[in-house]
Amino acid sequence: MVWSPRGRLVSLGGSGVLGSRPVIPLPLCAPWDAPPPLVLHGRHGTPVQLQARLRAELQGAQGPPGPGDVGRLPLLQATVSETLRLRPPAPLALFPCTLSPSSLGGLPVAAGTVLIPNLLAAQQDPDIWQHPEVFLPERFLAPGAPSRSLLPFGCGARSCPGEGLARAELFVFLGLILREFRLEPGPEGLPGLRGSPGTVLRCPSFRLRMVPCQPPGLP
Ligand code: HEM
Repeated sequence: MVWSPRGRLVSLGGSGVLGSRPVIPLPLCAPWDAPPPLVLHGRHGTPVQLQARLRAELQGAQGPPGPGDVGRLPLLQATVSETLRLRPPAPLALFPCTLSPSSLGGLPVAAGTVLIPNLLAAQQDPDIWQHPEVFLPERFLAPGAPSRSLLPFGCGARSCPGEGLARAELFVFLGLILREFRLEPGPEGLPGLRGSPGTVLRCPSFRLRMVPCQPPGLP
């Protein structure tokens, strides 16, 4: 897979070299060069309102969230998915290499070519995701949600074997935190979503204020 910034196949022309291997070049625009405008509010509610809705869902459930509670906590699960959609931690995945001559979108690909999938761009393709720049967990709750186009862990035979563990950790830890705390920006405010270039999209450090909220069942 090779994706343009809008999730389309880009030209295979203009070769590069990685070690001794030919490389299908990066999309013309690396994902961190053009961060989309992020909208966290509007008709879908502010982040504070989302936290309140998540807390209501969590506090309405019996006991703290566990890995098997995905079906009981759909908004929490949708929030994890939307986070992985808008900012996939590994936006360029790994760099798979073809073992034999192949083709991609009708174009020939020589054996030993490195392919670089741009997951971040694919997950913001406006032909698939409505208002892709908006953080909107509800999109995963709607009937016909394009969940199969969510690829933060890659796809196919070499997809991430740690997906189940990673998703369970995100679900449980986010749920445990939001069940008991309200998160507020620290004095310096929140960082942008630009991230640091690298194989992994890294967020700069920042401070949050964690305001305790009483979980149900505690005095
Ligand atoms: C949010 C957390 C994680 C993300 C976003 C992530 C993402 C990815 C991606 C995109 C790939 C490349 C898939 C492809 O080329 O199609 C990958 C591969 C891999 N991941 Fe993860 N991963 C995560 C957590 C983990 C964890 C927790 C483990 C191990 C416990 C793990 C182990 C691996 C391994 C071994 C591969 C290489 C698979 C192969 O080449 O066959 N990952 N991951």
